[in-house]
Amino acid sequence: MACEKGNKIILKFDTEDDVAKALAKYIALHSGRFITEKGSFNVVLSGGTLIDTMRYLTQTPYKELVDWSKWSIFWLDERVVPLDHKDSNYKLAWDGFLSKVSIPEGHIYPINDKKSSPESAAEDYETRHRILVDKNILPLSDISGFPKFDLMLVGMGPDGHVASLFPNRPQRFEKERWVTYIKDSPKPPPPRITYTFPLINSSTEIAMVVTGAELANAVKDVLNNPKSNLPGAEVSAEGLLTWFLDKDAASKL
Ligand SMILES: O=C(O)[C@H](O)[C@@H](O)[C@H](O)[C@H](O)COP(=O)(O)O
Repeated sequence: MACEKGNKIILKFDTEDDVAKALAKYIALHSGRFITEKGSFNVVLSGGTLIDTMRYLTQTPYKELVDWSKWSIFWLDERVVPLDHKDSNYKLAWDGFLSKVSIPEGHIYPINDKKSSPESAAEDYETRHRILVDKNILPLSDISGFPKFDLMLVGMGPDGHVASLFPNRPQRFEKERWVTYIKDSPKPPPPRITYTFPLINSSTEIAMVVTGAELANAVKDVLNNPKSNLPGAEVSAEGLLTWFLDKDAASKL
């Protein structure tokens, strides 16, 4: 079932497995669309359950149909730990997705794990994005002047956080930086870097992928309360924001 609101569409499915199947189809369709239009597909991944929900992409028919050679991968947020640490979003994505498809190694942009402080890791990640803009690998949005990704895949926590932009933390109000940091994330581990809202909201397409009954209250507040103060309510896309919900997450709508 779908309902449209402005440049937002809300898709509700019976089960998490139905969400996973629809998500794979949606990502593959956008991959084809962007590669036809511009010759490349810049994708931003989150941590959490998202990577598992992307599982059908690594299977037939998508594994064979998608032109992985044109993909580039970035991270919406990352924990400041070594890339082979169990808490690393890069490791999560590598184990569950990237190791199973053939995206060129040079198109995968994890954080620099030699930077041991969140400040220096965020500064380094932003600088590397500025270099990609200078090389015309990443375009800038004509509207915001921030880098414009083709597709961001975003999860949400039960407290309404997205990326590592939490309620009651100042990072959600950042207006200038592309990448910022947090030393005291309420969701462990505490040191993280994260894209900021002006960067997130410059994306052409955003998929909010939210499943499970523990998300029902946050989903209700973000989607049904026009005065919601949760970070999830601040997400918008320059093109279309598509919500993928299972029955449990949508149960209070
Ligand atoms: O590094 C992280 O912790 C994530 O990027 C984070 O923002 C995640 O997307 C949400 O917490 C949703 O997580 P779940 O999908 O596990 O609910």
